[in-house]
Amino acid sequence: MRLHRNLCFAVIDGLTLIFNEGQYADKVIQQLLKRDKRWGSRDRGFVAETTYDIVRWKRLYAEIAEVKEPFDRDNLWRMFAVWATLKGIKLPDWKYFENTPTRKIKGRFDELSKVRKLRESIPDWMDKVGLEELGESKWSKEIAMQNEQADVILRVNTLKTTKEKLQNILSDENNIETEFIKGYPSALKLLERANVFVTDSFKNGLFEVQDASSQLVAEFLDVKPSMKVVDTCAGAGGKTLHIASLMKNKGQITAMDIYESKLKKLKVRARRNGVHNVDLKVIDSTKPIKKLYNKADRVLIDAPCSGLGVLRRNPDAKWKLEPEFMDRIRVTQQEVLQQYSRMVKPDGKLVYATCSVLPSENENQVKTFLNSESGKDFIFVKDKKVLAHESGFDGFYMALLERKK
Ligand SMILES: C[S@@+](CC[C@H](N)C(=O)[O-])C[C@H]1O[C@@H](n2cnc3c(N)ncnc32)[C@H](O)[C@@H]1O
Repeated sequence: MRLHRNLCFAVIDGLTLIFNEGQYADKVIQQLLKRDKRWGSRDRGFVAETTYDIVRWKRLYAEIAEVKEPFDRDNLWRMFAVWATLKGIKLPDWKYFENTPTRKIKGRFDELSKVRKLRESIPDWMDKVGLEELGESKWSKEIAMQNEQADVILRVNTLKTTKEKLQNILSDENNIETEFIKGYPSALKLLERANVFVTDSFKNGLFEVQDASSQLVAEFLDVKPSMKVVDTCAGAGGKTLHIASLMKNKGQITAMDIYESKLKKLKVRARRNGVHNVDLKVIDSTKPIKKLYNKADRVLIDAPCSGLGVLRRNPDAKWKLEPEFMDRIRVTQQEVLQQYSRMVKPDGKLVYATCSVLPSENENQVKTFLNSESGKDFIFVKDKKVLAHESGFDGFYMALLERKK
């Protein structure tokens, strides 16, 4: 691979914004990719993947390069040189790479890789929490997998097409080849990365991009077309849209969130997907919740969480997450379980889900709930713990509870 100066500059600019100004990596990369209209898909891929890689490996690369935060541009070029050297890419004779100690970089990599928190490039506290909660063997494998690049998975919108038809359309119109995934009825996996958002199929709402594990959640809720369903933490609606397609656009879904901006995105996506059985409700007081007490056949609580199951997609979360946030989010998780479970009607069902792999956010929350006053009306039906290193997809948790008659 040959390094191109303007692409490398874009990466360094992006890293400055992410590391020094605390901006979100996905937003920064979106902006970077708009910089030069002449960039082809390989150029864009280089900018996005290299930026994500250096974000992912920040701690390890900074240790190898012997630089400390806040990073100046020279520091970032040194980290870039570490990335290139470890990838076996020949460094051009630009001034930024003068005197790069190639052999020393490889030696330090071997040495530092003996320590998990350096090898996997994570903060000390995260390594401690993962070890305490999952144990040595599972945590080591899980965090290693969380550092791999995730596959691109589509969820077919069965309101508009079938998996077979979409597979053919993507292949014929866009040269995008996909395969089915056993056990995931609506999923198509891309054989090679591609920008699927520019296809007509996406613009016409034939699919959404959604990880395979995330696709299990709506299925777990066991919805039927005539039901009244409340999606309490709907965000931009990844799971709401899936629920709507499983309900064949019938019945009624109330999608709620504390952020109106997220529900606005859901509105746009629902229109594209041809979904018209969803009402949007901002949670700006306890009123909209209380109004729905004992009304819903199904309630989904896709709770806010650490996101420790989806680090492959959000590597900068490693550096943004803090132990204090973890403590706060566990409190919120129990609160939403206590409050939102009251919307389930007798005989109705509740799914509590997170994209975390930590028992303290998952099964322990469910146990605490079931042992509490509000939980005594519910029985535990089943749960599913999805680890990325076992499934090959995102880490997720989902529990199905049923309210007694
Ligand atoms: C895991 S995300 C939801 C993802 C979404 N369900 C999807 O499938 O795309 C959690 C959501 O909970 C929302 N949230 C945070 N605190 C909340 C609360 N107290 N009540 C309701 N929603 C909340 C966040 O704004 C966020 O959108």
